Amino acid sequence: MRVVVKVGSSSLTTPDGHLDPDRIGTVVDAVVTVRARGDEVVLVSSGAIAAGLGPLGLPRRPRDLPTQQAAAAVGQRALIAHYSEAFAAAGLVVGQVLLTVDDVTRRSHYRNAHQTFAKLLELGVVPVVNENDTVATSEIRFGDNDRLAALVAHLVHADQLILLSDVDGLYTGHPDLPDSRPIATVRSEADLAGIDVARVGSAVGTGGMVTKLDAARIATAAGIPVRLTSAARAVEAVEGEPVGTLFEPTGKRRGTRLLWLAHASETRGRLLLDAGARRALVDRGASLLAAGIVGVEGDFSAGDPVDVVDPDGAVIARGLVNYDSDELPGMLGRSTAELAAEHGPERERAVIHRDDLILVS
Ligand SMILES: Nc1ncnc2c1ncn2[C@@H]1O[C@H](COP(=O)(O)OP(=O)(O)O)[C@@H](O)[C@H]1O
Ligand SMILES: N[C@@H](CCC(=O)OP(=O)(O)O)C(=O)O
Repeated sequence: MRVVVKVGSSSLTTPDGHLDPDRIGTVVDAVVTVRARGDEVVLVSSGAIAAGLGPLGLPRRPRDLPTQQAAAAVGQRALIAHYSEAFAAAGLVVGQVLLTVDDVTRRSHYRNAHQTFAKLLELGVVPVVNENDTVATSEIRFGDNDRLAALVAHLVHADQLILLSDVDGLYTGHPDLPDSRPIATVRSEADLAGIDVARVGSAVGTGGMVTKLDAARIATAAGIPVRLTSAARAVEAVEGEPVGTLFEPTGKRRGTRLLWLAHASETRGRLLLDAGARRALVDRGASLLAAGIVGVEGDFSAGDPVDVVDPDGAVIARGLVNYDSDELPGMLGRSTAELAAEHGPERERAVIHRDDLILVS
């Protein structure tokens, strides 16, 4: 059994921007509980930015990216030092894994990250994961660790994802409102209809409940059950107690590293297809060639995620494009052979290779 436990900033830090040893202690206890019964665990921990506020004398979470990055550089060090010490007391060794979006998306990075996790777990290490905030730019940032945790759960082939927050589960509306009721089980998207998840979260967290539901959708669609509860109930959650909200799996594990792409909130552009290209992609699982593209929208670089749009205007797929947006207009409608004859073999590549494409409708 392999478990991914994710804990949010608000559950680890005090309002004045320092780590809270008692609250971290509960999370450490939960991880130790999993290990003590012989199971494997990966901890995805937020809190770098929040833990950097106090040492830097910042009164609140900064809005600008450079200050967030500086705070993360300071706070991540404190966070990992604290975990190292706390886990050492239980005889466990900690390994720090800082990931960027690329690491769970681009093929070679993905494989590399998968192998690193496999080796760390084999060696009995507790991987402590966070986004590599100090190098991530706004365009290529998860920003919240909920979706990152879901993608890590998929990457390590986890059997369960546990999301720990400052709230003890999903409610029908904001938990501060008197009419809001807790929800014990979510079996499908239909169970989420009518639930109000205001984007606002705690003062130090990001995304609120919206990103937790995104994470739950990503993981459950890949066959991984998700339990959402408060960090205070972390031990009960790993022991399988029915605390908080359980999101049941809705799909089967998909072998694709592109799972994230179907759920990515931002793409960098759009490729408009003719009817033949639509058929090739949908019916034959083919790569997307320049010959079937009739329009290009947006400003993107090779490797960026783009929407693939059919003649009716529906987004039918997403993919990682192999060319910059300014290279493509001169290629549209042309066959691969023509392009290669004119520009050389580097234009022989498909616009989106089938391995870099995921159908979304
Ligand atoms: N329907 C809802 N059910 C539960 N919590 C909600 C809901 N809508 C908004 N929230 C807010 O989401 C917050 C959790 O998000 P966030 O602060 O980002 O946590 P974390 O730091 O743990 O990732 C809760 O404290 C709660 O105020
Ligand atoms: N990587 C960031 C996490 C951002 C964040 O606040 O996430 P979360 O608290 O999980 O909503 C950090 O460590 O500060």
